[in-house]
Amino acid sequence: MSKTEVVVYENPDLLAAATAARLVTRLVDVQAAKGSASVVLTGGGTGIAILRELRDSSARDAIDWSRLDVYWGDERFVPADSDERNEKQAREALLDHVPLDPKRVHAMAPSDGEFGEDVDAAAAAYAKILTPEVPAFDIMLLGLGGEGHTASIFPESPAVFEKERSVVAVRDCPKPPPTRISLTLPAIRRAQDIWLVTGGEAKADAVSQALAGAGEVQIPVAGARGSRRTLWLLDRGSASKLTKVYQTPTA
Ligand SMILES: O=C(O)[C@H](O)[C@@H](O)[C@H](O)[C@H](O)COP(=O)(O)O
Repeated sequence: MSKTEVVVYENPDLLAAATAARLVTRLVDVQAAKGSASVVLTGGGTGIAILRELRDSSARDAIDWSRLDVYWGDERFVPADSDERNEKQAREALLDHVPLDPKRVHAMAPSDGEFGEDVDAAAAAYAKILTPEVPAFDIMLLGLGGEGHTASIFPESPAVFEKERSVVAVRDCPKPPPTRISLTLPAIRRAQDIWLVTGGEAKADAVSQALAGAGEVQIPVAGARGSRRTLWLLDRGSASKLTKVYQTPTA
């Protein structure tokens, strides 16, 4: 059974900066151990703030960018140049500023790409990249919503009940834009280390319910458990309803 750990930072800025520092250390350690590494990115304000902090980190090039595989946990099914695209935001925040191997950046299709508006085909194509089996991703970053969604898996949605497929199309998503592509919980649980990164009081209920053992159908983020480690990286706001005292690093 993987370990679940919680670290609480003073504020959202420190959360993003400290998570970026953790990424450098962990990715360097993984690359030292096995020559390459894989990371799954998340959309959302916290996820992108982490990438910006990593771009500006003086230690960032300790990572061998040419031997890093980049995936996404979910994507908004919008045109490639839409500002709502997780990939576009990630490229502006970090990916276009470091020497990645373009063949190792695995983006989910946009709605004006080779599959056009066929989001099911786009989801199936991403699932095909994750074959013969979903990689045991080294690090998966995941944000979460106030009602407990993670990636684009929302409470009591068709996606949360998916047990077979690794990637699904999501329609009528409560968080705009409405059409998305998302890894499913079985695919998410293939990750070795899952880092749940979120700040702000609005997430406190979902965080406390997930850590108190809520079911994944009502609180999907509760089902995001890494095979080796599940690390909750919070700030005082998102941790404000936790009953157990967790270590708060000094600012
Ligand atoms: O594409 C997305 O919107 C994200 O993948 C989504 O799961 C996000 O991570 C959470 O909604 C948290 O977003 P915030 O960090 O902006 O609250």
